[in-house]
Amino acid sequence: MPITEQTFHSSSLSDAFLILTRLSGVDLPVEVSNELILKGMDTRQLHQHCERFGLTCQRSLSALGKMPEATFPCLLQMKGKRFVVALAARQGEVQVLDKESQLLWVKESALSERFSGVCYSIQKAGEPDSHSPVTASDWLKREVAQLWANYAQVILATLLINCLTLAVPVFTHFVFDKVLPNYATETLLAVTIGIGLVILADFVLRWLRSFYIDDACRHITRQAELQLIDSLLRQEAHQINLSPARLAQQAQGFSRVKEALSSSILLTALDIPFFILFTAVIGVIGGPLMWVPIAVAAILIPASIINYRLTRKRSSLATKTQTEKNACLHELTQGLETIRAMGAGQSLLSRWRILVNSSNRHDFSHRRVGSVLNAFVISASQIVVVATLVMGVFLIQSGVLAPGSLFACIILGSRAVAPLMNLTQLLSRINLSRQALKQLDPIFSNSGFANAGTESPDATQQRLYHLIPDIEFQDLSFRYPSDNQDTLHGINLSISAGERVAIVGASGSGKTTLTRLLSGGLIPDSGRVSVSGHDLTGLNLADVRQHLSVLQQQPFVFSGSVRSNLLLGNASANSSELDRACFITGLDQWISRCRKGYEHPIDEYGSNLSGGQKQALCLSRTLLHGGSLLVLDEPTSAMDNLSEAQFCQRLPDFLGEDQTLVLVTHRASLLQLVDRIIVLAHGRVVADGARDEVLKKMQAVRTG
Ligand SMILES: Nc1ncnc2c1ncn2[C@@H]1O[C@H](COP(=O)(O)OP(=O)(O)OP(=O)(O)O)[C@@H](O)[C@H]1O
Repeated sequence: MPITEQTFHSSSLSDAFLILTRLSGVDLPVEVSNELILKGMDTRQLHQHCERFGLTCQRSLSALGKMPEATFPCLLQMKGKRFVVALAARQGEVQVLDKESQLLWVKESALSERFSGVCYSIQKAGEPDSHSPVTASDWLKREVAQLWANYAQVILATLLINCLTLAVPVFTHFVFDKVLPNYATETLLAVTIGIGLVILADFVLRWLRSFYIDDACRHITRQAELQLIDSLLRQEAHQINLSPARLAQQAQGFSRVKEALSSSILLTALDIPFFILFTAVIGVIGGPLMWVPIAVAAILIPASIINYRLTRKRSSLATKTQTEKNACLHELTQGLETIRAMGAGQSLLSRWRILVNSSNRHDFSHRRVGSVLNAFVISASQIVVVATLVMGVFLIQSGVLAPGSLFACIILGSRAVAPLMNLTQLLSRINLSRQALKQLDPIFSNSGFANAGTESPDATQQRLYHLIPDIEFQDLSFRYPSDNQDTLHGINLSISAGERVAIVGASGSGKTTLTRLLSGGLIPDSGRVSVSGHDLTGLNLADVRQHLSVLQQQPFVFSGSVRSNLLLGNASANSSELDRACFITGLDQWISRCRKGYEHPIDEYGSNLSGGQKQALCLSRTLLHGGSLLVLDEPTSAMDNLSEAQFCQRLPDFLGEDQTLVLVTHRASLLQLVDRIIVLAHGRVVADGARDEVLKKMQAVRTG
């Protein structure tokens, strides 16, 4: 039967979106569903709605058969602006819905005839749950628990491998004591085939065991790396208290955890209990020879524990100094030009030297403690062989032991103490992993798990689907944790929807801080910030940011292309919207000179752009985001006079009637864009009124 529209169901974007959200278990408010059904939506609104409801929306271009598993569930855009909800794919088939919303597998070839090649992958954005862990170790325990099947197989394989290990000493014992005295070559052939099969089984089990461990480790590492970034993205600026260098160090910490979970270490840990098995077998075969491995273990185990305790504190100091070194290195690479220009190379070098000396001191003192034990550990296996041999000779002389049994006991003794020899290493790796996990706790505990003040939707946070861009600051005070006095005191201001307001004042008067409080990046110590009549602290910030476009004072450009930077806040902007935003800021003139236009490549931190270009790019990006509340912090500080004049001329046409503009500036020329000026001094509002009146007052203060 040919697959037609009757078998798989295509619908408008809004209908497909509603179906997909229902299937994903996202409850949309009735009024939103009704509005979507009545008004429909375009792909740009799709991104906005997804963000609102805690979903991620990723647009991609791909042939049907080449979509990775992670793409599903998704909306497939068909020709003629129809959409199909696709839930999964398997060999040559895609799972879609029919008209009755029943699941159905259809051939890719049937869909691909009408598939436009564009697909929107829609997924829940790492939703927090009430059982979520609040520390990195809790998180790790949960992940490991989820992989219990892998670890159960590893334990079973370890049990079998250790039992099979007994076969070689038994074989040795048999050959020496039974085959050799009688020259029984036929028997030798039979037992050799038997031991060959045992060795083969041992090989397969070991290989399977490594496979299961590596598989679990790969899963945990992947989750850990995703979790790290997800946790960071969920945090508000006021919650992040990390320097980039420290963060990089902590991210590296995951590699220690990975190491601890990887084959060598885990297998050592699993092999330790089999010391008892091997020693017991020695007891059966060689009687008193079992005391040799027991004596070695009686020295090795306490010594390893003492070494672990001694090195624990030292290694934490070593990690701390390493973090400081990384921070210094990061600053040095970022500020290399300034260091050269200031001729400050020598002073930086001496700072670096102090750090290197201190790091070496901690590092080597912690190694020195372990080196004595490591030397003993290496001697331990030799001690076992020599002591067993010497004792064995006496036992053979007294007729209680056969030579074959002695050889078997030597092999078993070495095997019994082998995992104990790695005990020091195991404990030190566990220690490093614990430290790494502890360092990650601030990220995990403040992340979306805890949820307060985060970007992801939370039942306690009020959703805001429509925002009237009016703002109110009531008795607002704020102090940075590192400061000893308030940056802002008793601010009372209200800005109505559609107002154009400038905030001016001397450097350090608190203008930027006020805008950061407005965007939810900082939380007031007292008083409140209200947007659209709601206290900002009770609102879901992701909702607020749908309507809030903020240009930061320090423009930040990401590596990629001009287009990828512009689309950062509005992934579905079309080319005329791009052109318009770039025209307002004057970026269009530079883009027209670039051979690749919007695809012009951008290096890390935008290092291949001029200061003015970076600013214009960030400004265009902010305008393109399209919020009804526009906050621009020094939007033209790096622009030339002509570009600034053009921007002032073009911006009013761009702004909607109800769009509120809050402009932070030192430039008098920008004040033509506003009707009202608020003057801050030392964190207080000292003047607030119509532009011309405030300017007159300021002039009078200056001249008078
Ligand atoms: N992250 C921070 N931690 C501690 N103090 C800070 C921080 N950011 C700013 N400050 C302090 O807060 C005060 C106000 O800074 P803010 O950036 O708001 O001033 P501003 O009026 O925007 O200055 P400018 O016009 O120079 O940009 C300053 O004294 C500054 O030193």
